[in-house]
This record gives sequence, C-alpha cells and structure tokens, in this order.
Amino acid sequence: MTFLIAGQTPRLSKVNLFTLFSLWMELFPSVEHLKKSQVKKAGLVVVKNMKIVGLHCSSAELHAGQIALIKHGSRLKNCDLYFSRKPCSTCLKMIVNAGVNKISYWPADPEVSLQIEVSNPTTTEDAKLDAKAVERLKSNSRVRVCVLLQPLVYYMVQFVEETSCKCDFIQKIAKTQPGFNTDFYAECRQERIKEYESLFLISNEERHKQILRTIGLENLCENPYFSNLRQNMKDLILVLATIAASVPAFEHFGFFCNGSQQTREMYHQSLPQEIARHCMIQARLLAYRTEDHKTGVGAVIWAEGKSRSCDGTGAMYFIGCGYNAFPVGSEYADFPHMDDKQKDREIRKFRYIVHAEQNALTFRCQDIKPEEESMIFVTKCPCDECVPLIKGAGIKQIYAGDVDVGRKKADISYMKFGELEGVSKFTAVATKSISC
Ligand SMILES: Nc1ccn([C@H]2C[C@H](O)[C@@H](COP(=O)(O)OP(=O)(O)OP(=O)(O)O)O2)c(=O)n1
Repeated sequence: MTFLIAGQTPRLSKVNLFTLFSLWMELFPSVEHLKKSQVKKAGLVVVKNMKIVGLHCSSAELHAGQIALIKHGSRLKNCDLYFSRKPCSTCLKMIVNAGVNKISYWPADPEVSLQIEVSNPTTTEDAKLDAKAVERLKSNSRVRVCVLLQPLVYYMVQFVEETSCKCDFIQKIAKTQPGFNTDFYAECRQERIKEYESLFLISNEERHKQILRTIGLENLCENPYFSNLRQNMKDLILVLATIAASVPAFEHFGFFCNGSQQTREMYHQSLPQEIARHCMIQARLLAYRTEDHKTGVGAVIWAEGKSRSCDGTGAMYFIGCGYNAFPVGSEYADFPHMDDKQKDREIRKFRYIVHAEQNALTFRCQDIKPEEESMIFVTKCPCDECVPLIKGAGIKQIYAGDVDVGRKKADISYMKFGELEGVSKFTAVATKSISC
C-alpha cells in the first residue's frame, strides 16, 4: 500500500536526524570489551552550524563527553551536542565550560543509570546525587540543556517502512530467496525493534516517570505530555529499527569486493563487517533528509587513523556526510523536481541536484589524509559525476549499493563505477572466497 502522493515525500527534521544518529552511535560496534557498570555507554553527535562535525561514543575508559572534549577542545564553542543519554556532571561541567550552545539528550535512563539495582542501593544514591549536580550545573550556566526531539512528520514511519523494504540491500538479498520474498526483512526488523526498545525506552511507565522527575523533567510526567513523549520516542525507535534492518546481517551477505578483484591485501584493509554495516546505516539515515522526491541518497565519509584513539570508535573518525539536495539556500520553487519520465530535458532535476557524495565532500570537517585509509559509504552506486570526485579526493574505499552499476539513464549514468581502478569497491554480496 502506498501512502504517498507524488511529490510529497516526508523528510526527517535535522533535529531528529541528529537525535537518531546519537542513538545509533551508542550502538557503534565496540572495539573493546565494555564492562557492565552503572555508567552506560552513550552516543554523541557534535553539530556546528547545523552540520555534523563529530560522531563519537563512550569507550571503556572515557565517557562520550570527555572524548568530545579531547577531540574538539575549544572548537566545541557554539556547537550543539546531541547525547543518547543525559550526560553526567563530570562531562557536563567541562562541556559547559567550553561554551557549547545547546545540549540535547534522549529522555530515558541517563549516562549514570537510574535504573534501580536492587543488589546495590548505594550506586543508585550516587546516581541521584549526580543527577542533582547536573541540574545545578544546568541552572547556573547559560547553556540550554534540553530535550529537542520532535514529533515525526505525517507518514514518516510508513514511508521509511516502504522505502527500506525496497532499498538496494534488501532487494539484493531477496533475489537469493526462494520465491523472491522479503520475509527475512520483516523478521529482522521485529528483532531490532525489540532490542532498541529495551535499550532506549523504559518499559515500565511509572519507572520512566520517576526517572524523568529525577532528571528535572517533571513537566513531562503529566498526560497528554507524557504519552506524547513516549509516542515520539517509540516512533523514532521504530524508524531507527526499520532503517537498521534494511542493511541486515544476513547469512553470508556482507560488503565484499567483487570476487575477481578481491586480493588478500584488500581483504585485510577492509573493515569488519559490523562496522561497515553500521556506517552504511548512517548513510541510510541521511537519505531521509533528501530533497529529491523520488530518490533519497545518503553518504558518509570516515577515515581510519594509524593507531587507535581514545574514542569508542577505535581508530575510526568521522570526516563528513551529506544527502542529495538542491544547492544550499535554494527555495522549493527555484528548481525543477521532475525526472526523465516526467518532463522535457530542460526542466528536469538532474542539473541542479547536488549529490550525496558531493555534499559529503564539500562540507567535510576534516582533511582526507593520503597516508590513511579513508572510506565513503553511499546508499546507491556512485554515478559518473561522482566517481572521479571520490577518486580525486583520495578516498581509498567505496562501500555502495550496486543495483544501478553499468546503467545509462537519460540524464544520469552509472558506467564509471564498474571500470574504476585504484579505489577498492565493496558492495553487498554473498561471501566469496579470496583469490590471491
Ligand atoms: N550515488 C548517487 C546517485 C544518485 N544520487 C542522486 C542524484 C539524484 O537526486 C538522484 C537520481 O537517482 P536515480 O538515478 O535513481 O534517478 P531517478 O531519481 O530519476 O529514479 P529512476 O531510477 O526512476 O530513474 O539520486 C546521489 O546523490 N548519489
């Protein structure tokens, strides 16, 4: 069933995109063993001028806020920080001191967990003291510490469901299924929903209210505000789970170089599958900010430093991200939105839309260093306009959808990706043996 009227594609708001990214960063595959403790792992998105300039998560030794301080220092001034959990006082005092603009957090269990541990009541006492200190820091600083999440636009959940099921990765796996079906997708999605609800939602409503009161959100404890809040949270979790399921860890599927191209060297350079999948899901999230009514594309660039850093992301660090959209600052009516099936060449969208990879390169916040491994994750095959840009920028690896490879459409073609040499290309395929 299609819920959409042509030309009316729902978009994720920037605030919701950043909020979802913070939750998703909490789930960044751990490169080290994290002990079970009262301090929960948190994800963090650092935003400057409404652009992401940092993606981080806690490590075994440091909280996400501490990592942001180490990595950005005084550049945190005027940034907005989106946390997947309300940060503790140790982090907050330093962040406030750095002069950030706003701090948004997901309104469930904070970083220093308030989920009562029957076995150890003193830790809960400490957590309550920390929550008090956080409130005092908040009220005595000029920084806004708040919950910024917004209700999703109408039809967003349905739109994400429809488009996720049709995305390159699901279609590719479905083709290998007897009877060409996507049942595996529905199953995977249900599992993700359960998993993320248990992590990001407090199932017991009374317990949730208690926590909200302790962290200074008593005004959200009355209805209809409380039920609206929970509904917003549930919808966002649903969107995250649906998108995460669209790049599933399914049987022998993963991101590999095409059989004949895969050398042992490439095999060793390539990322662990779970990290590649994580980054591709970031790109999928970005695609829901597209301004193209028909085809949303997201791209994210990461690099792998020479050695592991203090970040929970290990040696990986964020370089830039983008989605396909009209030039910055343009208004809805400035450019044509039509594609080749609808209108004459002169009034089609293609000459005006800036591609996801182009935006990721333009608005990157770090240089691409030739001595390091850098990688771009794109939800769709890079087109002939973008392939030379990616290579020219010195990006070493491309992880992409490949459904369009070798296709020449009326205004956009995908011929160069297949022929591209000197950049390793990883697409979603079933495991192949490595040829040396
Ligand atoms: N690697 C890519 C590939 C495409 N795009 C963007 C540019 C356009 O906004 C849109 C074009 O997508 P399609 O090639 O799918 O063309 P249509 O949107 O016309 O769809 P169709 O497949 O029906 O031709 O995607 C992008 O940002 N990055």
